Amino acid sequence: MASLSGLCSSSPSLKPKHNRITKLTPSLRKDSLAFSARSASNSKLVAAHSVAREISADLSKTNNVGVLKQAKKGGLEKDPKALWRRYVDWLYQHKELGLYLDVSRIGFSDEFVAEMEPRFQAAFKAMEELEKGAIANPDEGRMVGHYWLRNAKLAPSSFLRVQIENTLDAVCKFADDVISGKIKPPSSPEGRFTQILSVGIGGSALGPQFVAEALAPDNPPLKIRFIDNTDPAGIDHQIAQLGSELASTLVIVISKSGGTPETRNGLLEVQKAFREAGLEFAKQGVAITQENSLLDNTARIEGWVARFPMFDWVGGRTSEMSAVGLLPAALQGIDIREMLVGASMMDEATRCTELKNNPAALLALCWYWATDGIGSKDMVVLPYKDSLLLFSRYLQQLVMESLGKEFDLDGNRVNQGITVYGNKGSTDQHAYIQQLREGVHNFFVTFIEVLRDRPPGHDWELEPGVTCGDYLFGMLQGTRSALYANNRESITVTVQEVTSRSVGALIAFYERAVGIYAALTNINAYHQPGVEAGKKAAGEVLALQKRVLAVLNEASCKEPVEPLTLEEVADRCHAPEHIEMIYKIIEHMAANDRALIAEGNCGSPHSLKVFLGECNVDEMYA
Ligand SMILES: O=P(O)(O)OC[C@H]1O[C@](O)(CO)[C@@H](O)[C@@H]1O
Repeated sequence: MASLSGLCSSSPSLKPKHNRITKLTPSLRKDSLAFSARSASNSKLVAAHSVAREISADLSKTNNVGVLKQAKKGGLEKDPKALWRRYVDWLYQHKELGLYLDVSRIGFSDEFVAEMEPRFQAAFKAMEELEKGAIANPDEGRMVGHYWLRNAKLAPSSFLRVQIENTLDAVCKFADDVISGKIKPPSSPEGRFTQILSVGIGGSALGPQFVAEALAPDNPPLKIRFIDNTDPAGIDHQIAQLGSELASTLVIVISKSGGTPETRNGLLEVQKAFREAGLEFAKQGVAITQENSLLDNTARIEGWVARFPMFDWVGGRTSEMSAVGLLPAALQGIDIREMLVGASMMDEATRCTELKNNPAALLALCWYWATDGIGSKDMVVLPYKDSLLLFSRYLQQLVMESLGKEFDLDGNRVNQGITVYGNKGSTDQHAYIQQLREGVHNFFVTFIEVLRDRPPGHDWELEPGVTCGDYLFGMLQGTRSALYANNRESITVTVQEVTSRSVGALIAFYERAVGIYAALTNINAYHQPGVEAGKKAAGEVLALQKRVLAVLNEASCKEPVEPLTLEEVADRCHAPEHIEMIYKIIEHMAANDRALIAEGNCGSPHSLKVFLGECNVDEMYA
């Protein structure tokens, strides 16, 4: 552990918002020390979060927010010469990747950087332990190994290394065989697969969507479409768009757990479409999931075309470099090995333990400064390149599902997180940049700049000396300057071109920044307990719907039919406290021709009387 003696103690006059995340009860402190003592004797048993716990303990001795607030009072550097010096001094360049990071428009002070240094050293240590195979997701008892996917030699066992290598080989071979027509659909006139329909949600969709938008060639060997929701109209639309090409569609069903309801529903809907078209789904289905999941077993028993593994130690939101992202990408003709090279080069660069030479650490430093380490400002991500449109959407899950946590690793309530949104420049200039420039000051911006406007040989001057791309460049620079002039901070990430390599690098860059930031804030970035509450509540709504149907069915089977008021339905369901939900259930079913008749006015719930149009004596709803 680096010494903390130089750190500033908290000042009572600058009461930190941060206090709420720094309290460590004596018993927890004892636990954390015991844990790290154990870890010293056996590095394999070290959980990365023990290092983060140490940081948390450090945080209780100091108060960065106090320093931070005081420094912020000084405002941002406005003197052009000093600002240029700051720009040059802090500019990070990755020569081989052609990637730059400019943090000069974030106002952190040298003093703040010095204060943060020991914490960064602890965060680097935590990341090192994580990469060595520590249980970095303690709640779920899992290792966190997405970094091994792009450099299998780093995997903590030869078993895992072989698994990674074999999967990559299998993905490449399968993609080659599909593209060449060696693996083909049974009844397509084209004689080969022409379309991919990817069914998955969250981390099992966002990476493939981002990469397809960023990298798919104009005429890919297979075009991709996505079903990433349980919206029936959305699903119908995707299937309708495929039309007769359903016969040459490879359906890739992606779900780590293999039991996500939206994905299951998407699969059932697609299978129905196949049946109706007289097609055999199994001959066109591929599953990407954990071994022995429900999805895996279904695919195996039904004899789908192929199955690829998702590993326990890869989280959904960091799975783009696993089969989840690589298979769809390879099928679209995207160079996946180059994506892996880019990611691996970025991983290497972000292992550096010198803050100034580690771009992910610099990014985390900026986030910490800009958001006071508690998410007090939102991250607006603005790529000035259409093909990177979905980057902010991808980052939204990566950052918000990772950092948005109620409790820290020591069980303190912290309600951490950073809100992410954005689309693309300069389009957003004509939407919400007005508010960013002049309205509520609750954000910082990340500009993503792509230097190459067009492939060589295609450019032309639409006015003397000025190309279309010059306008895009001008808009980015102009917006950056205008925001800064009004004390709005920004980061700029620059890449030469949008290539497989640079996209792989960008993904790895943000993955590492999230990991480091999580360590700085003592957060478990690799679980998502909050999502469960919504899923559980949705399950309860559907269970209630079945009870409502059973009650209505019973009343509707009477002679004469007994229409029920909402209160009566709620009482008979033994759920008077859920009367509002029962009203919503009835409203939804009535709007969807579900043999349910609601007499009265939906706008006056007390006037409603409900019964089923058809009584079904055999039906068991409950
Ligand atoms: O891949 P799965 O298991 O279907 O999960 C999809 C997504 O759902 C979540 O678990 C949230 O519910 C995400 O973390 C995940 O990426």
